[in-house]
Amino acid sequence: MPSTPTGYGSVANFNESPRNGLAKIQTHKKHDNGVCHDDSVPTVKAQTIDELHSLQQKKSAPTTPIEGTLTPFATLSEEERQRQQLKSISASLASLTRETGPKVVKGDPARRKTETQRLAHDHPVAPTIAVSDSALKFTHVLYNLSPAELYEQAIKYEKGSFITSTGALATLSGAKTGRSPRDKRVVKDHVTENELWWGKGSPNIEMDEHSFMVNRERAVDYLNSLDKVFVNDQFLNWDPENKIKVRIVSARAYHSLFMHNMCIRPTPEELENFGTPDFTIYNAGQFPCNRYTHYMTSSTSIDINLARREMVILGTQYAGEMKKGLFSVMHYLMPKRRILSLHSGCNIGKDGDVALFFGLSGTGKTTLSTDHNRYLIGDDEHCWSENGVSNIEGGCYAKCIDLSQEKEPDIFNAIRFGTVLENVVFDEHTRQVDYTDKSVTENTRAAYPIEYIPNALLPCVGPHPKNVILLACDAFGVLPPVSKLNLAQTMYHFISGYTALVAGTEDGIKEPQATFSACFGAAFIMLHPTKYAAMLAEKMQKHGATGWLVNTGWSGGSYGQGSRIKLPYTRKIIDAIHSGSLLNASYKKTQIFGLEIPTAVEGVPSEILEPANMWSDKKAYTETLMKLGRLFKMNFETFINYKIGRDSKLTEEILAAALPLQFYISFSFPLRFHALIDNSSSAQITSRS
Ligand SMILES: Nc1ncnc2c1ncn2[C@@H]1O[C@H](COP(=O)(O)OP(=O)(O)O)[C@@H](O)[C@H]1O
Ligand SMILES: C=C(OP(=O)(O)O)C(=O)O
Ligand SMILES: [Ca+2]
Ligand SMILES: [Mn+2]
Repeated sequence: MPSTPTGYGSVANFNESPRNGLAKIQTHKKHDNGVCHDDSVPTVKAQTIDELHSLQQKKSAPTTPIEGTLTPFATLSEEERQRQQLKSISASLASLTRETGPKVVKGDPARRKTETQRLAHDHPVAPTIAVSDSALKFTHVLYNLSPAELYEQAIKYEKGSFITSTGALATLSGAKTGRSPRDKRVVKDHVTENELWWGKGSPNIEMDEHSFMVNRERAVDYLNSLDKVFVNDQFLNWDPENKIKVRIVSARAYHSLFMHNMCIRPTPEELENFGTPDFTIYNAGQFPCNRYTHYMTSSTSIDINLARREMVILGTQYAGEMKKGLFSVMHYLMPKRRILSLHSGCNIGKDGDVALFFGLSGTGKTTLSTDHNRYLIGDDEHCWSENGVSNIEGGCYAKCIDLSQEKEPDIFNAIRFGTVLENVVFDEHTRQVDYTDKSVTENTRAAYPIEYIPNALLPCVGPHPKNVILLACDAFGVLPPVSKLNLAQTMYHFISGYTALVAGTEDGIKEPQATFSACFGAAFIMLHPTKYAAMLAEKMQKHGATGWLVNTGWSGGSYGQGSRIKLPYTRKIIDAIHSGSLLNASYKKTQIFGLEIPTAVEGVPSEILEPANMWSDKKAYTETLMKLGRLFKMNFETFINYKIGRDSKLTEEILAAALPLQFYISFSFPLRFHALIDNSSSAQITSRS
């Protein structure tokens, strides 16, 4: 052993004495001065433990927005930037008790005690009778925290927050584990009264401006009553010309991290120039609404006010409300700019061919747009403008039930540090997640930034789509695994927006529930469905896109008898659509729906392509098919008197697309047919997203 250099003898001696009988490890690294390196390091330059802790964290680059966007960043001091930022946030949180907003202080109250005290001293407030106690308190603002900081906040202060074995943040969303479409309200004013879709089938349940303000004040007062609130300033839409600035004020680190992942994350420079948001969410989800407030029908209310560009959330902590609430707003703002907003996934091949995947929840948008052989543009919300497609979001929100590394490696591997994992069950010691466990909910979810998918395309934009794939999870088991659609059929199925899932997850076989949700997203559209349909038809026609109907649901019988079409087969079908090979396949037409089905698809057993083949009870098949046909027809009655676009020819063609079905049904069941027309409301059809 070479001689020990000066000063650190004890360390060297420790290294020299072999512990547990193991031979010591020799490292023969020589320094220039010829003195042997002994792995010892100088002691820290700190006099106290507090000083030591202060060395641990380096000050990060300033990330403060400027009021308005005119003042150049360089001319502002850091202090002035902070002041302006706090002023902007304070204005967002203004209420009756604090007309100019609360006294906001940046940072965690647990760590910035001295700062609060200093500020309190600098701005003494003389209490008067007009000032309530809440006007005197500080509200700390945790502004655009990083995932690491949000993890700490969640774990320290939010029950049910844990780090899983792969580093994700497991959270509980509380009593609500899914969206509450029946509690979503939109302010009806003299503008929205004429612009929006109201009434039967519409997701826009009305409320008046005053009731909105009551709920808004309730949310703002709740948020101000807290020691701290989280504020996220972020963007929506990757199209640089149509980017929307959003501010999310929330009470939970879970909500802040969720939106950090789901919205587009600004660069430090973009944040410095953020200015005033275009839209603000007040998420006071832990706090209920008040039953004495007009229009309230439950303790939950999600309220959108387009004139004020605000949304208020009361009585639900399900984070998806924020993402989908903003999506509704985009369904209003974008069509005004002649841009089509789409509830679809989107990816692009190596040759630049773009595909859209429409479908209701659980039909496969996220699963099928995440494709190892293609670049992911987005999994759920897009815009189609004159320039092509753009993702609205900066992240994905995948269903996790029964997730496995083998079947969906990209999604599985995205569940790591930074990802929010909602309502999953894990081993209390190893923190290994059991993705099959539905104890909390069947709707377990992972929210991760899009770049967690290895082949995500950044920025998330692409040229005009070549294929428009309509996904239906048909639990009746009668729709073909794939069919090619003409434009009129595409529009018919787009307006119908069909899927059928199984109602409950309890034991025993349940009837599949047919769901018709216009534009495959009736819960999020703001205008009449025919407005979006007309835009889609025009764009598909102009850019020569082909429509496809893909059943990701049952085959060989309805739920209970048949089985779900295997994901690898669906992937093969999708591959054949992307490659163009399916376009040139030979086709035959089906009964009732008049769908063109291919006779062969590479990698898929041919017999499954024709659903009738797979049913052992052919009579049951025909009956089920006709039943579904009737449900389609009944659902479409509402749209028969509407024209799609300026072109009445297309409208006639769309109706004709439904005609073979109509004739068949009226011929076979004349009495039933009339009965159905007379009584168009059926308990079997549910309206959901
Ligand atoms: N043949 C199939 N095609 C697509 N998804 C399937 C198929 N079989 C089972 N699945 C499962 O169905 C679910 C589809 O959900 P997801 O992709 O999240 O839908 P969406 O994004 O449209 O809400 C996933 O859990 C997926 O694993
Ligand atoms: C987040 C949602 O989207 P999807 O189920 O379509 O993935 C939702 O509908 O709440
Ligand atoms: Ca959805
Ligand atoms: Mn999805």
